[in-house]
Amino acid sequence: MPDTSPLVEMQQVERRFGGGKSLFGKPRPAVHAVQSVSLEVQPGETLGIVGESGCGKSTLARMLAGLDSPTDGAIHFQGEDLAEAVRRDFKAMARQIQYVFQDPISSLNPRKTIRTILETPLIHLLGLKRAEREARLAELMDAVNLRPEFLQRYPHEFSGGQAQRIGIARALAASPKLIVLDEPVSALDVSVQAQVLNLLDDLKQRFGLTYVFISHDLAVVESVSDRVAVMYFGRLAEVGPAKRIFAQPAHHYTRLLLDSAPVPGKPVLVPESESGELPDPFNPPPGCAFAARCPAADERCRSERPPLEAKGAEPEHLAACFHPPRVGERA
Ligand SMILES: Nc1ncnc2c1ncn2[C@@H]1O[C@H](COP(=O)(O)OP(=O)(O)OP(=O)(O)O)[C@@H](O)[C@H]1O
Repeated sequence: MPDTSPLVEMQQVERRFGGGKSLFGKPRPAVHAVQSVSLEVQPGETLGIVGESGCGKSTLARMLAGLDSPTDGAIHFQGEDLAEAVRRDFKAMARQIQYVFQDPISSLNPRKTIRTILETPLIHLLGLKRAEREARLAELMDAVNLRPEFLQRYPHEFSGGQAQRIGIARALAASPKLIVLDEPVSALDVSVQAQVLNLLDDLKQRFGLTYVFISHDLAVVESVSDRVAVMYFGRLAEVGPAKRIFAQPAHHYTRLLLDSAPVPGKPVLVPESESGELPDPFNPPPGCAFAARCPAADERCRSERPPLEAKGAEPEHLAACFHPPRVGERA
């Protein structure tokens, strides 16, 4: 029977920053960057995580890649506690999970050649000998469509798109299972974005990869994702199959994102009642965090937090909303 267990399982994951007491014993406020996130990543899928700036996407991404740990809850990778596995053997985990950063040029060390940048994981994570490294370097450059002579150059000699290909090659170097892509095309021109997205898709098929793809750009998330998680103010507002979420959002925040996303020929229009500010992260509201911006909010939404649960006929489509938008309500 095929193994259907998730590659990653997040259970009630929380990440707070700050808190505790100051030197003088005064309580310090805490930011709840990620709260009560339970989510799975299935092998071979692309899970898109979308939301506005500050909603906790990067914090979640860093925890998924083992670069940061939850303050509460747990993340399991292939059934094993990720934070513990990283503590025990960081290199073993880095062979399985890799991270691609948003800003391609500044994520590469300016004083190192591309050869050195790509050789580092081959030496430190895989322990490859010189001849094996040469072969692997050639494979990696070929996989990301870069000429082998580029290995002698420095990061500043590349365009943003080429630099991101190098960032992707570095992530691929140790043949990981999961790649966490944190806004991988946001810093690139639109014409270059499509090339990098096509390359990512090609690599995913060729090497049987699993992606977690973080973005604030809905069009990009729609084009790459099998499933989508929509985050608002550190929590999941909605999770489900990408096609379903984009055709029939079950949370008013997702609907707002879809309606205000720039679509060719459609002006960006965010209704005034919905364009309010994010809540205060030091003092989160007791009910739904989106209530102050939501056209459907009532007293219950302001005082009680809606649970993330199945809405409608699709059991995998979950939303945290007491009054989900009706079918066709998307403008
Ligand atoms: N190291 C930190 N110390 C204190 N607060 C932090 C830290 N990292 C993130 N935060 C706070 O946690 C919240 C979530 O931030 P995060 O960067 O994860 O959001 P994001 O959705 O990725 O935003 P962006 O797209 O702007 O990066 C924000 O309020 C942010 O200020």
